[in-house]
Amino acid sequence: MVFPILPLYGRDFCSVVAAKPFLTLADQALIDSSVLSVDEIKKFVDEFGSRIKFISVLLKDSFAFDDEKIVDLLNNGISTLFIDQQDYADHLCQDVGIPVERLTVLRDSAYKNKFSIKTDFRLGDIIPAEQITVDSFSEAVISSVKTDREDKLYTTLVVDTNERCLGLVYSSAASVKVAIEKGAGVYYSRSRNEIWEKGLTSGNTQKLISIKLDCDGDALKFVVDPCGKTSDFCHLDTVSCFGEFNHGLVELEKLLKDRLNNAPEGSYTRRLFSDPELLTAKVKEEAEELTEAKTKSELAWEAADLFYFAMTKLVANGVSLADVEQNLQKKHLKVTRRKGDAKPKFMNEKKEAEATKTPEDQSNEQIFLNVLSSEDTAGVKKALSRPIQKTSEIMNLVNPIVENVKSKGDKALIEYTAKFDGVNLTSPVLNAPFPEEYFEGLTDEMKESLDLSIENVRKFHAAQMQTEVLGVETQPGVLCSRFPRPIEKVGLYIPGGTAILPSTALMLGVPAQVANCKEIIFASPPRKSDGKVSPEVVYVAAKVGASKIVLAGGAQAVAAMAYGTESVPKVDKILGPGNQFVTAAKMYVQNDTQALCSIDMPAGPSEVLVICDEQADVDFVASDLLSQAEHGVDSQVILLGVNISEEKIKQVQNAVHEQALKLPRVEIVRKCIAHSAIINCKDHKEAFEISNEYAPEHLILQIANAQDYVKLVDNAGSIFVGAYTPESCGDYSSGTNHTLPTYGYAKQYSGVNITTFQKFITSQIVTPEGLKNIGNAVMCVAKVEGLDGHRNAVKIRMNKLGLLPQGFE
Ligand SMILES: NC(=O)c1ccc[n+]([C@@H]2O[C@H](COP(=O)([O-])OP(=O)(O)OC[C@H]3O[C@@H](n4cnc5c(N)ncnc54)[C@H](O)[C@@H]3O)[C@@H](O)[C@H]2O)c1
Ligand SMILES: N[C@H](CO)Cc1c[nH]c[nH+]1
Ligand SMILES: [Zn+2]
Repeated sequence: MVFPILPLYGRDFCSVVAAKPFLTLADQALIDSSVLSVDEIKKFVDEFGSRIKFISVLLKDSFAFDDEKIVDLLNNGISTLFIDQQDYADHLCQDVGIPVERLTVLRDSAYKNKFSIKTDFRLGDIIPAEQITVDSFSEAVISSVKTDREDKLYTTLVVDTNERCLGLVYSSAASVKVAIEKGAGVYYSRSRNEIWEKGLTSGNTQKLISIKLDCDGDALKFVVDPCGKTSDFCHLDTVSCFGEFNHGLVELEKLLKDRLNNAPEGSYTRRLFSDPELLTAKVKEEAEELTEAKTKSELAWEAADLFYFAMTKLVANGVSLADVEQNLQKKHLKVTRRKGDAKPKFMNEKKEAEATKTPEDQSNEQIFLNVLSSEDTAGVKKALSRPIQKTSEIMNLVNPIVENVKSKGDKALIEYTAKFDGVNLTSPVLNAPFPEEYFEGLTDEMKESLDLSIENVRKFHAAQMQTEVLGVETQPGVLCSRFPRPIEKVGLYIPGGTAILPSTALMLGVPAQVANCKEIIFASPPRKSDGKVSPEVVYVAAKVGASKIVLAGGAQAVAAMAYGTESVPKVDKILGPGNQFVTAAKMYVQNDTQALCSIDMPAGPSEVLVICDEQADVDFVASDLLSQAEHGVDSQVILLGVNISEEKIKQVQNAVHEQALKLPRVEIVRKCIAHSAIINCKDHKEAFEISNEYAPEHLILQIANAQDYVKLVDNAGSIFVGAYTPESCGDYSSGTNHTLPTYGYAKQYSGVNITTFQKFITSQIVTPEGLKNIGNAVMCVAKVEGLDGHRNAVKIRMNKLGLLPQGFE
């Protein structure tokens, strides 16, 4: 409950408060905008903002101030606006952008307030300040608080101005009135059976700052400022009845205030107080160290140092923690925010530091994963959001490319290849049999490795072929069957922007060949150096019987295969991973009925999620994270620890750093790691819940008895089980397919498999016996749908078979 009286202040507010200081005990004020200007209202805030926390403005009509002035008030310490008309409140909320909780609107004879504590101010609760007396003020408190004690005393919690509990006492109706009258900590002593003014004999008096009522009005809270000889509240000479306060910023402030006057000559604190230059230098030094801290403990350590020196500077200059908090509160109340840019000086400092870094400095800079706990749900959500460009932005880039290739064919394809890949082609297509010169540089070892990988992928995918027709007799005489047929023409996209990927060529080409697709076309961006594609890709193309290699990448290659050009045949389905341009173009053509072309799935930037426990080998964990981090700057790698120690996290970080520095693609890794994370989870269950929600392309389990946990996986492209199953095996040679759904699409898509290259046809045979069994059902449902033609096709047959009763209509 808020205080039951809301004083309404007019023009002479200063003299009213001077005459009735008890008014500020309500800790709330309403200012009448019909008699005060914005500047006068701001003056009220300056004057009383440190004593009254909730200051509102009453706007009886919408013409009092324009929108700009309203925002100005809310930016300068006004908590809420009391408004009479709902449509004016709607305007301020919807058009001006004022948060709804900052508007207290009149409805059913009460102002409904949602700020701080939800409450209704009835019209009778709002009283002109000059009319309020100690009696009416006290009466309002007493009549709002209840007690079920026999002695009719009210439970009263006493706290200091920092809301720290000093003790529990009791008040009577009379003691409340005296407290209000004197503005002091006055209670009722049960042992002496009389009103008790705290500190009257000991000298430890208290200034009463405000009076609050709890949510259901059965307890009072006195906020007091100890102002006597000592700040002890308890009869045992301790600051509170629960002992001393001996930690926290408030205590640090107290200590520093004491040291300001009493620090011994030669002590460090004395030096700090008497040498402002040293103090300023220390504040700067600690601020910089805080910006450089990375781990939780380093951050806490550096922040504590900075607070210490910052507080010393405040105390040296007579600024209190309360002043800082009041300032914070004022900023918190602002409805328009500053842009938040740093001063150019600091930005330039950073740039200058970057510029003066030697290549050695840069390449040795710590590669560091952001670490967070699973309890930080907002942080986890942010960490798990993939670093992807907005679909609309990427679509704006891709749409014209696709449309141009669609309308201008080879000409556009050649132009885009020159623009994006820096290669000038005369023909965008290489036809099989591929010329010998395209195989140049291929070693025997490479051929053997590709052959081994091709064979394993072939074995695993051939085993997926449905060889028998699936047939089911659903009723006697009703035989339903289903069988696959290969998709006739497939276009396989082999990425080639940042790395050549012959492995992707075989992951797509082999199952296409196993599925017996009639025409297999490859598309891959040509190399800048010689305008060719790598011999390894050509080797795989030849092995899987590809008829053509389109020498183009990105959206233009996808468009060429979807619509066809003078030299590129139109295909029925486009498969394969690629960057965001490739994925966006695939999505585009799939939705264009003119293309009549399907796609496999949105397979974008590679990603991995590793789940590890305390026993996991940190070198293995780091190597798995890095193997996907090196794919591209838009890749993401996530480590979920199952309740792992800080020490383990540190070891993983070190291993990541050390291994990464040795990788040729370290700069790509660095950028990928910047949006990757380590999340420490409570237990296995939570780790798998997070993983299922993320739906990673690759899931690696480096936990004890990993195989037992596979049953907990609901969403993932492919799983790598146990310490000796690196994801690289699946990328190249084990047999599973590496073209997998990314972006979380593992929730609804499977990775490439044999059925990706097939469609399924169903077939049925219904005999006269079968017609007898299902004919009536068909006719009945067709009738309700009003489709008599359907009904008739059955009726005519059943009639000839003599299966219909006489006179059947
Ligand atoms: N999910 C999977 O199964 C899987 C498998 C292998 C690779 N991948 C991913 O495939 C991606 C390959 O990306 P890549 O960039 O190396 O090769 P890519 O072949 O997909 O893209 C290169 C092409 O992008 C086009 N392009 C580049 N910049 C452009 C721009 N500004 N505007 C328009 N087009 C532009 C160019 O035409 C270029 O040929 C990586 O992200 C990798 O992680 C995923
Ligand atoms: N990891 C990638 C799939 O996301 C595939 C790949 C190809 N080469 C190496 N890796
Ligand atoms: Zn990979």
